[in-house]
Parts: sequence; structure tokens; C-alpha cells
Amino acid sequence: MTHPHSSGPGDPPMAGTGAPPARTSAAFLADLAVRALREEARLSPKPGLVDPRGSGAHDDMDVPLLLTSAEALRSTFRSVADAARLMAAGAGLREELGRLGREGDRTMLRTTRGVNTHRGALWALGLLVAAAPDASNEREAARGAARLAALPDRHLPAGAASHGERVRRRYGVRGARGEAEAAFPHVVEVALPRLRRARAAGFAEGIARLDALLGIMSLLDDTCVLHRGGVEGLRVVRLGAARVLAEGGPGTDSGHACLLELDERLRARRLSPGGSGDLLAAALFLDSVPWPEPGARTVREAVACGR
Ligand SMILES: CC(C)(COP(=O)(O)OP(=O)(O)OC[C@H]1O[C@@H](n2cnc3c(N)ncnc32)[C@H](O)[C@@H]1O)[C@@H](O)C(=O)NCCC(=O)NCCS
Ligand SMILES: Nc1ncnc2c1ncn2[C@@H]1O[C@H](COP(=O)(O)OP(=O)(O)OP(=O)(O)O)[C@@H](O)[C@H]1O
Repeated sequence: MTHPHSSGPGDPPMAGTGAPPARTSAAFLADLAVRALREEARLSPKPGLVDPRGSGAHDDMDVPLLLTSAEALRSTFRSVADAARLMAAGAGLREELGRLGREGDRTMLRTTRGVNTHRGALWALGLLVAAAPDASNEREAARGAARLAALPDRHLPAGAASHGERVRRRYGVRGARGEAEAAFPHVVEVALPRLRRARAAGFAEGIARLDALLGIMSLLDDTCVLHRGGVEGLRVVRLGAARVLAEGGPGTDSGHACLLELDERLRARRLSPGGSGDLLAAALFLDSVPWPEPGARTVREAVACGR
């Protein structure tokens, strides 16, 4: 039996006023990235994550804060897309993206008064926004993003170790950088196929997105979870998500009940699968890019009208 309760896409077709910008313009790509963040935030019920029902496993975030943060990052995504248009995909662009990403991080923290709402999402979406115009499909975009991620950034500050850095050293996982350098396998091989399979099976969009999120959660070495709950916490998240899927997924009554149980468990243990939330947003972004018809070479070339 299918389950009707879940909220999904909530945005009108295109933000802004007047005529839509050219399909590859920086403003357009930034809009797709911000929209992906908004749609991830509004999707419900997400286990352990912030959603319209509340703060999930967090005590410093809610949906309005995520939406404000997403909007504040619009200009960063726009600058990222502009830089990618003007510079060849090499070391210079990598360093410029690093600079813009760190500036975006500061904008986020200023906007949220110090709360890390979107660090991981900015990293993933920033790289994908930079790579999308020179790709003809989502797989190529992920590979372009991986090439950028793997280039050295001489200006990366040596400062205090991040949570991710500590977790990587302690548990030997590769975290957000590893996911990008591997061309976002949890986005391209897990989330997008699940999204499409669930849609093709007739599930509502919100169910398809939850199914994609659970698919990521069941497999990802999420440094947010490892930081808060260690290996045992990661086991709870991964097995819990796999169980929801084994019960029939979020679109069935038993899968839905199992999902709500998992949500309670994650909230009680303060386990937030933030990395999975980021990668769902990355999948929604790639899913929304108007890739050219087969035969045309890239998004950029497919659209004659320039930026
Ligand atoms: C790579 C980043 C995310 C730092 O990662 P690090 O693990 O050291 O830091 P931190 O723990 O603070 O954040 C990592 C975030 O990634 C997400 N995440 C966690 N695990 C994973 C995973 N396995 N896969 C993907 N994302 C994950 C979570 O949201 C987490 O909060 C990034 O902030 C960075 O280095 N930025 C530099 C600016 C830059 O180069 N930007 C380029 C694009 S604009
Ligand atoms: N819906 C969501 N709810 C909460 N976090 C999300 C959501 N979507 C994505 N995230 C990601 O989760 C990360 C926040 O996780 P978290 O608060 O655990 O990080 P932290 O600041 O490193 O750790 P801590 O809060 O334990 O000090 C952000 O980088 C963000 O990109």
C-alpha cells in the first residue's frame, strides 16, 4: 500500500522576476543550487535532519535558518559559476573556488550567527556548479567536479582541524573531500537511480526523494555521524536506513513507520546524517540541470544564447 504522507517539491518553477536567464547563465545555475538546498530543507520526514517538523538531531537549526542560509549563498554560487566561465578548469580555477568557498563559508556563518548550516553542501554544490556548464550529463559533471576537487589549493588554511579532519584521521574514512574526488558515487550511483526508479514506480516526488536520501544514508561514511556517534552511531544510521528500504521504503506503511522510528532513534542520540542531506541536495541539483539532447556536446554548447 502506498503512503501519502511526505512533503516534497515546494518551489514554484523559477525564482526571480522577469524573463528567465539563459540556461547556462551564472544566475540560472545559482538559482538551481539554491533551489536544491531549499527543497532538501523542506523535504519531510527526514530522519535526524532539520525539516519542517523541527530541528531533528540539532539544537541550533531550523528550516527558516536553512532557507536564509541558502539564500545568502546565492551570490557565492553565482561567483563560482562566473569564475568557471572565465577560467580554464585548472589550478587557477581550483584556487579561486577555494577562495570563493571560504568566503561563502564566512557569509554562511555571519548569516546564521555561527551555525554550520551548509558547509558540506556548499562544497559539493560549488564544485558541481563549476563543472556543469562543460558537461553534457550528470556523470560528466560529477567527473569534472572530481578533477577540480583533486587539484591542490595552495591557500587552504592549515588552521585548527575540522570535525571531518579529526574523524578522517581517527577512522580512516575519506569524508566530503573523498566523495568529491571519487566523482560523487553516492549521488550518481545511488541517489539519482533511486530517485528515478521510485518516480517510474509511480511514487510521489517527496517519497522518491526520501528513498534517495535513505539510499545514501544506508551506505555513506558520514563524518557528521562519526563525529557525534562514532562507529556505533554510523552503524545505527546505516542499518536503520537499510531497514526502512527493506521494509518497502518510505512509500509503504511499514517502511514509513520504520522511518519514523529511525527518526526518533537518531534524534534521541543526536545523530545527524548531514553529509547525506548534502548529497541529496547535490542529486536534486544535478537532476534539475537542463542537460542537452544527445548529440549536443555540453550544456554550454547546447545553448547558443550566451551568458
Ligand atoms: C571539504 C570541506 C567540506 C571541509 O571538509 P571537512 O571534512 O574538513 O570539514 P567539516 O567536518 O567541517 O565539514 C564536512 C561536511 O561535509 C559533509 N559530509 C560529511 N561526510 C560526508 C561524506 N562522506 N560525503 C560527502 N559529504 C560529507 C557534512 O555536511 C559535513 O558537515 C570544505 O569546507 C572545504 O574544504 N572547503 C574549502 C573551500 C573550497 O575549496 N570550496 C570549493 C567549492 S566552492
Ligand atoms: N536538513 C539538514 N539538517 C541538518 N544538517 C544538514 C541538512 N542538510 C545538510 N546538512 C549538513 O549537515 C552539516 C551540519 O552538521 P553538523 O551540525 O553535525 O556539523 P558540525 O557543525 O561540524 O558539528 P556539530 O554541530 O556537532 O558541532 C552542514 O554542513 C550541512 O551541509
